[in-house]
Amino acid sequence: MDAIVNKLPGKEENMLDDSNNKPTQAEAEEAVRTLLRWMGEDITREGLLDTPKRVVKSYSELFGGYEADPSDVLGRTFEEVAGYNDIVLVKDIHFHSHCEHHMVPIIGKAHVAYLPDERVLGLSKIARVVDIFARRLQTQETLTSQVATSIDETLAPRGVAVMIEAEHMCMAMRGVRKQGSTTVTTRFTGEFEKPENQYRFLEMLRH
Ligand SMILES: Nc1nc2c(ncn2[C@@H]2O[C@H](COP(=O)(O)OP(=O)(O)OP(=O)(O)O)[C@@H](O)[C@H]2O)c(=O)[nH]1
Ligand SMILES: [Zn+2]
Repeated sequence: MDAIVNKLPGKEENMLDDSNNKPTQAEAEEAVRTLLRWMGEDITREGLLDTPKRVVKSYSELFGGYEADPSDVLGRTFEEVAGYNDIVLVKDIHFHSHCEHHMVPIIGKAHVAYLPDERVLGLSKIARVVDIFARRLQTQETLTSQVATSIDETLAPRGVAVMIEAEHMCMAMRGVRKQGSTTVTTRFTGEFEKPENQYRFLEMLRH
């Protein structure tokens, strides 16, 4: 087979199927050189020689969420919680993402709660799920929904509540240039669709 073997940086064994048509590391670095030239830079100057390699390496980290599967993370649950069945809230989960329109950072925090149905999640797994989806190109609405849906579908709790507060650098650094504005999104499932549970969630966030 004459297919191009695409290798992910640092993951030599991880070959993707042809339909993904993932560019090679060399092609990605060349694309960075093209952008640098388009910006008016001299790509032969010393300070920029390793920049394409650094950018691609940095993108592998910033967009590492495409390679991660949230259900792997959420699969680890516990039952021994002495009958605890009230809200579990992890708040102020800081994240960095990038908007899919401009590929510019979205910086914010997520608050994630659920009402357990016998099983509970390791707390760090909630933050890991936020990170997996944040490390992809996003809209805030999609990120909010994806976090809620993945917990809902994998853990099958009585309900999930997600609130995200974030600043979009595409609104601060460019375009309309409004610094300091915060966008707030929420997604409620199951018993969190009831106003009294939404109220408790919001109250817990205030304290
Ligand atoms: N709903 C939503 N909009 C977003 C998000 N991130 C960025 N945007 C918006 O996406 C829109 C894209 O609008 P366009 O008119 O296609 O692009 P543009 O000319 O760059 O827009 P301006 O940012 O207004 O300069 C902008 O209004 C952005 O503020 C997000 O997470 N959710
Ligand atoms: Zn944007």
